[in-house]
Amino acid sequence: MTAARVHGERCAPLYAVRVIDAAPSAWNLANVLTVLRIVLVPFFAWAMLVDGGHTVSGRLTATAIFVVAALTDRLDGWVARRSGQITDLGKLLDPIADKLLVGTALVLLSALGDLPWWVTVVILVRELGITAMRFFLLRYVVLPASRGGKLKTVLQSFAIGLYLLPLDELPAFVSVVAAVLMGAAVLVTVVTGLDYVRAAVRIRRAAVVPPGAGI
Ligand SMILES: O=P(O)(O)OC[C@H](O)CO
Repeated sequence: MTAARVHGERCAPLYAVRVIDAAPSAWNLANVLTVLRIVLVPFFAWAMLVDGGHTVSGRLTATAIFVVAALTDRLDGWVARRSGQITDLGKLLDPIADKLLVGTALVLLSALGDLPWWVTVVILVRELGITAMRFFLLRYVVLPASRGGKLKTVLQSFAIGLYLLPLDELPAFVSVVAAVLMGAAVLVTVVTGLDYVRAAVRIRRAAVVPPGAGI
C-alpha cells in the first residue's frame, strides 16, 4: 500500500487522499479567524506607513494590530483542534495568512531601515518557496504545518512585534532582545524549511512507488 510520512506521521494511501475539502463546512470559526488575519494586513500596513513610518503613535497602532492578527493564529489553531474543525482549506489557508502578515511586516521594516534586508530576503525566500511547494504537493496531499513550523511562526511574531515598537524611545536592552529573537527566528525558519523539503521528497517518492511495492 502506497503511503507517506508527513512530519513523521503515517498518512493514508496517497491514491486515497482527497486533494482539497471543498465542503461548505470548511467555512467554520477557525477559518473565519484565519481570513480575519488576512483582512487585518492592509490596516497594519497603513498604520506602519502613516506619517513616514516613524511616529510613536503609528508604530504603537501597527504593533497592536500585528499582535491581534498574530493572536488569531494561536486562536484559530486552538479552535480548530478543540472543535474538530480541522479542514484541508484551513491547513492551506493558515500558513498563507501567516506569510502575508509576516512578509508585509518584514518588507515594511526593511523599507523603513529598521531591519537588514538580508533577514527579510532569507525569510521570504523560505516562506514563498515552501508555499509554492505546498501548492505543488496538492496533487498528492495537503501538507500541514509541522510543530517546528508553528514554533517558527511564534518566534517570528515575537521578534517582529519587538521590531515594530518605537525602539529609539525604549531602553537599549529591548533592541538586544529583539535582535536575539530575530536571529533565532531566522535559524528556525531555515531549518524547518529544509525539514519541509525532506518531507516533500518522501511524499513524492511514495507517490511514484506503485501500489504494493511499499516505501
Ligand atoms: O512553516 P509553515 O510554512 O508550515 O507555516 C507554519 C504556520 O505559519 C503555522 O501557523
